[in-house]
Amino acid sequence: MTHWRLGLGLGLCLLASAGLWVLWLCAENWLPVSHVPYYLPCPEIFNMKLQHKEEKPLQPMKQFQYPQPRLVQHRPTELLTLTPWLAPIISEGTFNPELLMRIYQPLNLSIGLTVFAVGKYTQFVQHFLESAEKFFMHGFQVHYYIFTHDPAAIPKVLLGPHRLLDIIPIQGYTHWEEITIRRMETISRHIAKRAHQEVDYLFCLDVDMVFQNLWGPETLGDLVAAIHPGYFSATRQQFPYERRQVSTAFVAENEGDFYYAGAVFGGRVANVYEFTSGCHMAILADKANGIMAAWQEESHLNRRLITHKPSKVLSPEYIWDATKPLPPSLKLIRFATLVKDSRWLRS
Ligand SMILES: CC(=O)N[C@H]1[C@@H](OP(=O)(O)OP(=O)(O)OC[C@H]2O[C@@H](n3ccc(=O)[nH]c3=O)[C@H](O)[C@@H]2O)O[C@H](CO)[C@H](O)[C@@H]1O
Ligand SMILES: [Mn+2]
Repeated sequence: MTHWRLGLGLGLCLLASAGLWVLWLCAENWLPVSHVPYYLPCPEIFNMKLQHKEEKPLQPMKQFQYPQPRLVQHRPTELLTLTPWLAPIISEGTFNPELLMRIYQPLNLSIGLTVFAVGKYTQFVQHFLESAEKFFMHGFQVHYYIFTHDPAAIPKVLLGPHRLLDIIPIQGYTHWEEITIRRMETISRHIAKRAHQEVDYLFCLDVDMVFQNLWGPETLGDLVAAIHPGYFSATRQQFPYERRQVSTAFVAENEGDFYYAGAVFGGRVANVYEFTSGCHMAILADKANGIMAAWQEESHLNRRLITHKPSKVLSPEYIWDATKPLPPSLKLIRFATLVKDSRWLRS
């Protein structure tokens, strides 16, 4: 009797384990996961501190002749997307804005923006700020720095969350050339004094402008310059560089990549510091010789960008001239000049 029960028990056990085995085989085929053998990683790997070779910063480029890069090359609807030194040229369609947001937003970056409003140019501030609130760097911390001789003339504009504004009093000058050219000095001093601790990136823009479309993290880079809307199809010989050899902004006929606008530049705050200080030194040297470059700080900016290439170039979408019709190569305008009466404004 007991043998019979033992046999029955063993039989049931065998049946049950065979059933379980069949079930396991089926389940293994259904489950989408594969089984990697379990192993313990070696803890030394996580404790290793590598002594990398020190990073070597790029040196100013020495004189070297090469063909001029052309923004519009083969077809009038096609823009160059990479410079010959491999910096991306940003225009609509070259980037995915959602992807860039996913990459840059978690970094919690603070983006600075400098503008100058001296004399009658204070009248542009309201429109400039309202459009910046609508289009400039959504989803980031933004710190506006407005430099003016007359803080009381700066209108109050309602700012979104995580957006700050500082009005910084500066000396006003009677000559407009002096006002524009002094910007390099003022920005470099301002970065040294406080902006280097307050922002990660800094853009330096003209105030007589308006944002018309989104300007986002696609513009972030070490050193960023924008192609001037007036000269993107001109030859380098036609660029309005400073051509007098006595000036530190002198550019020879066979030099130059793009003609960049003085109204838009930026980058990592440390790079903008180096850039603006370098331009300021060159401006001081000219001043000592009694020279004002053809297009003031724009001439010095262009001179420096030949030897210190920008790491990112913005297409004229980022600095368009409101008086010009939109060419077939541009799909949209993000930032444009306002039509203005320069003679009256500067009087
Ligand atoms: C589109 C573009 O690339 N513009 C550049 C161009 O002419 P613009 O005609 O655009 O120069 P501008 O009169 O706008 O002056 C440049 C900026 O300096 C400030 N400002 C000027 C005069 C004044 O009385 N008060 C005042 O606040 C203001 O922020 C203005 O936006 O050449 C200038 C040369 O100096 C600058 O390089 C500009 O950036
Ligand atoms: Mn301007």
